[in-house]
Amino acid sequence: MTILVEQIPFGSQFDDTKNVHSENNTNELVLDGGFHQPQNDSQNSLFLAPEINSFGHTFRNYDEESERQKGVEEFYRLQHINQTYDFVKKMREEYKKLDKAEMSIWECCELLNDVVDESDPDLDEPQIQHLLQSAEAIRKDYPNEDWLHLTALIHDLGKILLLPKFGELPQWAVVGDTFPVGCAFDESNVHHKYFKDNPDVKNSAYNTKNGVYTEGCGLDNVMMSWGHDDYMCLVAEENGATLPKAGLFIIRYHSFYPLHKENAYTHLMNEQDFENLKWLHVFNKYDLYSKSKVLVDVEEVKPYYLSLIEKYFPAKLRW
Ligand SMILES: O[C@H]1[C@H](O)[C@@H](O)[C@H](O)[C@@H](O)[C@H]1O
Ligand SMILES: [Fe+2]
Ligand SMILES: [Fe+2]
Repeated sequence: MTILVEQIPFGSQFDDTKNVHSENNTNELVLDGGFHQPQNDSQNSLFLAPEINSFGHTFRNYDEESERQKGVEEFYRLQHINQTYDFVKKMREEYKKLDKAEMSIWECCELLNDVVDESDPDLDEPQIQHLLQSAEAIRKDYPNEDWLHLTALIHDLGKILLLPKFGELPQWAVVGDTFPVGCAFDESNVHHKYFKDNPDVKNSAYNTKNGVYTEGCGLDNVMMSWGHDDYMCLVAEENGATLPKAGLFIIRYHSFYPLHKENAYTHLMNEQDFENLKWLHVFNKYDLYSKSKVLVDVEEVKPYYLSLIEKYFPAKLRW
């Protein structure tokens, strides 16, 4: 099964993501200085990135005048006002309990059938399609990195926080781009202007460049705005997933566009973060550009993903 990418009038191929990790080294990642550069045409990626999304706009265009965009902007207004240092601390404590449900990874994927993400200008399909579209796209170009396929499959599972059983959190506490709390909000955050009404902006402990952190402290020590990334990473770690560290890093920071797209907040990173960021850059292209109206046949690909889940996760997890 391969992902079908829509008729792409101005299709372009990724040149900077290469399948050079051909051995099946799932737990030991060799990320040295010579990272994944294209060497010749035969290594070109198979996945074609469309230049326009299903709505006829460029991807992540937050300035387009449209009804959909108004909803997205309202989403960011609420998110920027409400994601405070105290709020995140409370959420982390609450969800660390993992007392909401017991279920397998695949059962969780199926729950996402009922979830639509209001922050996303590029996709209004049920989220299970997004999971499979991104996983199938990355599988095409990195056939031997099975951990990367599984990472793509599960990266957005945390969106179950929107469902009643998992607290029915408002959209602003689950989806959208993420950013650190406890230090100044960088201008590269989309719709940055709405942070002006976030109470942390007036708190001198939180409104400086480093805030409560120190330079180079490592992202592990930074509190990110609360949402599906942090939650899913917590679930994976606490349930003893054996995914490589880079997989967990991707899950935890895939919505941190100010960092991986705009290079903001790098002063908080340590050496290990910079290594992991290389994989996040690879992943992001498939996360973003695989969003399309051409749906993946769930039953057809299910056996493959079940085998990966069995390899890296216990049969049942606490959520
Ligand atoms: O709207 C999207 C969506 O919520 C994604 O799942 C998230 O990872 C992105 O960062 C966000 O901008
Ligand atoms: Fe996401
Ligand atoms: Fe995603």
